[in-house]
Amino acid sequence: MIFEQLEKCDYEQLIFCQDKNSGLKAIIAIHDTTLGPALGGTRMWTYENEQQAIIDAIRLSRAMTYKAAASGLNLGGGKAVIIGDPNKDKSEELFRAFGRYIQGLNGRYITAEDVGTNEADMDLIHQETAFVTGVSPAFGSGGNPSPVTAYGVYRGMKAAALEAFGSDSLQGKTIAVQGVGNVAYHLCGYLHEEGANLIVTDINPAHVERAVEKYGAQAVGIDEIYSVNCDIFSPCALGGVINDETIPQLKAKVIAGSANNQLQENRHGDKIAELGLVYAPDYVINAGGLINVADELLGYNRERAMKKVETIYDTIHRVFKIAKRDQIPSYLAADRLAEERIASVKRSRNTFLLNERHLLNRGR
Ligand SMILES: NC(=O)c1ccc[n+]([C@@H]2O[C@H](COP(=O)([O-])OP(=O)(O)OC[C@H]3O[C@@H](n4cnc5c(N)ncnc54)[C@H](O)[C@@H]3O)[C@@H](O)[C@H]2O)c1
Ligand SMILES: CC(C)C[C@H](N)C(=O)O
Repeated sequence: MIFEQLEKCDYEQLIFCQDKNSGLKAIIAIHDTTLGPALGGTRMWTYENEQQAIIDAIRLSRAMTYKAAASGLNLGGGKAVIIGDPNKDKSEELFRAFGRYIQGLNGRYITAEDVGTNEADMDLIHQETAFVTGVSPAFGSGGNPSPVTAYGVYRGMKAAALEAFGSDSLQGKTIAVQGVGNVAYHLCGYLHEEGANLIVTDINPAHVERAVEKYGAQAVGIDEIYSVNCDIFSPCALGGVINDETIPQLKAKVIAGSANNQLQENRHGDKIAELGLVYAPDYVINAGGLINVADELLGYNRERAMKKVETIYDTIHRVFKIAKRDQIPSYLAADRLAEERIASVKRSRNTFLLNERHLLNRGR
């Protein structure tokens, strides 16, 4: 059953980590390491059952492969999930136990923040392994990547606006933001600064209040956000929100947000394309955080990272061009961009390279 699932999208490895003392139950999924080590965040979530956690880990890890490839990074795709309540179940023991499992993979997987984890958690993991990014700036890192992800989403949203409205200005545009957490709070800042009107929702009332007070956003109920009158719908909470129920409600012309795996199924990407909606593929527009933490591997330079994040505008534009050229929906165009890069790197490695583990090295 599990191998069947892994085979479907050619996953390399799935690792189950258990530590009775700390209560750690974690899954690390490594999808593809053709381009480099698998880098992806650790999500902590109250999954209904183990199967849900496995599905989340593998789907998210595959998205990281595509995210890195489409962004021009030399990284593979991986993701980890910890089964637990981020408000109740965190401890030093748990994150350190998890860090030791990551260390055991010897660099095949590098972690960072995701939903339910933060910089302090990464610092605890860092006590046990160097294969972690997004740790405190005191360790020479870029810190929490969320504000950088927000900047990338802002840039990608402008590229999508250009495609839909003929201008990339967001001034006067009405933008409905679903989930105003770490990424979207900063995104709202950029949008407010440019003169956009904001409509927001969140299951956490404090997060809604913050956006209303700081950016004059209008608050609506969690189910109302799909059907409000707006130009752009920005999903910034969890995945699967573009589905059979929500598509008929949407009044927006553009979908551009930070959430991973926004399409519940690929056919939903086909449907929104048929309806003429401009969709900025999730893993392209939300790559800012990955670009930022990837820069840490070179010795972190904020300016260099932000310059690279700016190019999300061009990548989104390129995706729309491929979609038009090949007459395909934008989500497939993004896949094509990523898959072509992975295939071309594979081809470029055809020639033999002597490495230390090769037979020819025996006896040296
Ligand atoms: N943080 C990053 O750098 C980064 C990078 C790439 C992608 N993402 C993705 O972007 C999304 C947001 O990430 P984040 O770091 O801001 O997470 P977060 O947990 O800080 O924010 C998510 C927000 O959504 C809210 N929410 C959850 N379910 C909701 C629902 N049904 N309706 C409305 N609101 C709901 C939460 O209360 C929270 O405020 C996630 O899907 C994440 O995987 C994040
Ligand atoms: C910063 C990244 C490594 C992780 C981030 N949560 C993402 O999905 O892209």
